[in-house]
Amino acid sequence: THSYTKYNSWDKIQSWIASISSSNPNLISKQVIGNTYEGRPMTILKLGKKSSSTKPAIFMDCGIHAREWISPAFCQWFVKEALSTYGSDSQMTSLLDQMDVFVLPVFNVDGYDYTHKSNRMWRKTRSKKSGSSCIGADPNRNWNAGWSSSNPCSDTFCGYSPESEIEVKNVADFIRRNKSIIKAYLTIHSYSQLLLFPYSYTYDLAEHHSELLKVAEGASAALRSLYGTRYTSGPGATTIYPAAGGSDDWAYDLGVKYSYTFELRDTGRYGFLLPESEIKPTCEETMLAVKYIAAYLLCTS
Ligand SMILES: Nc1ncc(C[C@H](C[SeH])C(=O)O)cc1Cl
Ligand SMILES: [Zn+2]
Ligand SMILES: [Zn+2]
Ligand SMILES: [Zn+2]
Repeated sequence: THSYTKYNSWDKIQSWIASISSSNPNLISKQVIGNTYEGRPMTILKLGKKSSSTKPAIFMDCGIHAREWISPAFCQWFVKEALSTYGSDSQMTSLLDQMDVFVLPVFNVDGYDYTHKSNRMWRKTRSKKSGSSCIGADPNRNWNAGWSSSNPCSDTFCGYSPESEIEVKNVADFIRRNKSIIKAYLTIHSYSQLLLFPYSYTYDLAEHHSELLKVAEGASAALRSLYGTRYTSGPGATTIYPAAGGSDDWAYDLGVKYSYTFELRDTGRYGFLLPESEIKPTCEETMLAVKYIAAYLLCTS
């Protein structure tokens, strides 16, 4: 059975999506935005008090990279916390009353399933192209943001063209369709304990650099207040490494101002193999950072 404190298989997550999305019609619904390369459904959960009028929204995806298992664990945790604390937690209640939160629990479903069944360290999609023996592209190098070509056998292969990966195209299409209401884009990764924002594809500072840094530092402080976990905030290029084709840079250039990449626990002791015993503390502290960003949006909108 599904557990919020275990790394659930895709089958368990899929049945969890079906049950959680029909558990509270006033607060949650689901929409399939397309299928993956191997035909698995990409399902977005829409959280928020049902309203006849359109509300501003936050978009959050997890599991772009298959081996970063703490990431989908956090999206599942977020959905559970949202539904269970709505009405009791004032921040969550006002968030869901005034905004919608679109949650994509597992972005790279084929890759996630592959890490459970075959290769725990797989990162990319599982797409195949005639003429190459190498499989998959890095879905965080495949966005049309400073995109340039690279080696198909690399773990960070950027794909044959921007949005060549159907998973990326499905999400990019959804965000484009909803760009007038999406105020923030959060993409959850691991590991390193970083809160990154644009740009990674250039060393140039983003137009809203100072504000993005201020919000990131506030969110990191909120996160640190629970267990003392230390995060570093900054632009991707100088804080982790320069790289093109990332989702946060693409969303920012589309006009989604508050665009952040979270790199969750840890800093290398376990890395991608973070023990299940750390799921709860990692998720609880990350909730504080996400709620900080959401509260900032509500206060400044
Ligand atoms: N725009 C970006 N933002 C964040 C990152 C870091 C993640 C960390 Se796993 C990655 O390498 O894809 C990489 C890029 Cl290209
Ligand atoms: Zn990643
Ligand atoms: Zn990472
Ligand atoms: Zn909690």
